[in-house]
Amino acid sequence: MIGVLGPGGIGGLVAARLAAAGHDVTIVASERTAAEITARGLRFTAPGMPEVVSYPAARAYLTEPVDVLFVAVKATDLLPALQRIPAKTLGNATVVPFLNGVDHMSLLRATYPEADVVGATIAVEATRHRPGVVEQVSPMTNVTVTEGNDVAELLAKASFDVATHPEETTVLWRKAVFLAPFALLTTAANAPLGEALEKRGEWLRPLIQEAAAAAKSQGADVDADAIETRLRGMPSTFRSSMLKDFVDGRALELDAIAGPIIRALGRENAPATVDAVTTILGG
Ligand SMILES: NC(=O)C1=CN([C@@H]2O[C@H](COP(=O)(O)OP(=O)(O)OC[C@H]3O[C@@H](n4cnc5c(N)ncnc54)[C@H](OP(=O)(O)O)[C@@H]3O)[C@@H](O)[C@H]2O)C=CC1
Ligand SMILES: CC(C)(CO)C(=O)C(=O)O
Repeated sequence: MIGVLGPGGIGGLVAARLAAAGHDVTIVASERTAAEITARGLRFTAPGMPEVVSYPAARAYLTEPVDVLFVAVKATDLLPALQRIPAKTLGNATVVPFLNGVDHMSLLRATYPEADVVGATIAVEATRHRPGVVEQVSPMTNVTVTEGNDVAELLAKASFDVATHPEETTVLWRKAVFLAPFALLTTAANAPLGEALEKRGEWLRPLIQEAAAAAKSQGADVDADAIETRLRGMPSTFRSSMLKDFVDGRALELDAIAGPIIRALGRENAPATVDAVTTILGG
């Protein structure tokens, strides 16, 4: 039995793919979204594939144990969302958060002391158009999972592109060093990657250097130059989920994404990150 908390872009994709692979999936969502999915199913599209509609169970609270719980709410919603997952019901399940950032790990471990919380990241562009309607925009779904559990095998069998790494810190920070500069640059420029680089291209390198310095200070193994090359090679139309939230007036995961860098280095050693945050906040 698989649980998915937060059937948005990422949670909806995970639920749809695992349901298609034959798993018994229960979605935990707000009352409105759970009712919508119960009535009309979960509609999922991916590049080059026809729309698939699945009918996972959808509830406002987790009432039955699951083997694995995927957590895919925004960091800004994590605390209220966890109230839908009682620790007693979850027991010693495996918990796989796909949130960007690093700080959610300690909150999940404190909330679910018996559970096995596994560090993992997902690199895909996915969007929830409305409750129960989810689109995978980019073709690849690259997942990286910390070794020592069955999560990689579970996801690989559901056609995710899966890599593993022995250290959780490296798994989480490698994604953060790619994501934070991309999200901060595109949101501060209020533009997709190509236009953001034209407007504020000089920001990219210092943002990556600061994120990489923070990662290294936490013991992560990251290669800043390789990440810069990868980011510069992304399509000019590439938009971060933070930019989409900014444009749509939703809460931003600024603390989850920029916060760990500023806290690790101190404000004075993270000037580009602090400037980007200040610009985004309208300062
Ligand atoms: N989108 C992307 O391309 C990527 C996103 N990520 C990360 O994944 C995480 C999820 O992002 P994303 O999928 O884009 O987010 P979305 O906004 O698309 O989805 C979030 C989901 O969480 C639900 N939710 C919010 N509050 C609660 C609550 N209190 N109880 C239950 N459910 C709740 C929302 O429900 P409701 O339907 O009720 O609004 C929605 O279904 C973020 O940390 C993001 O940074 C990582 C890689 C790529
Ligand atoms: C960069 C991307 C799309 C990669 O998955 C992402 O994580 C985000 O924008 O939040």
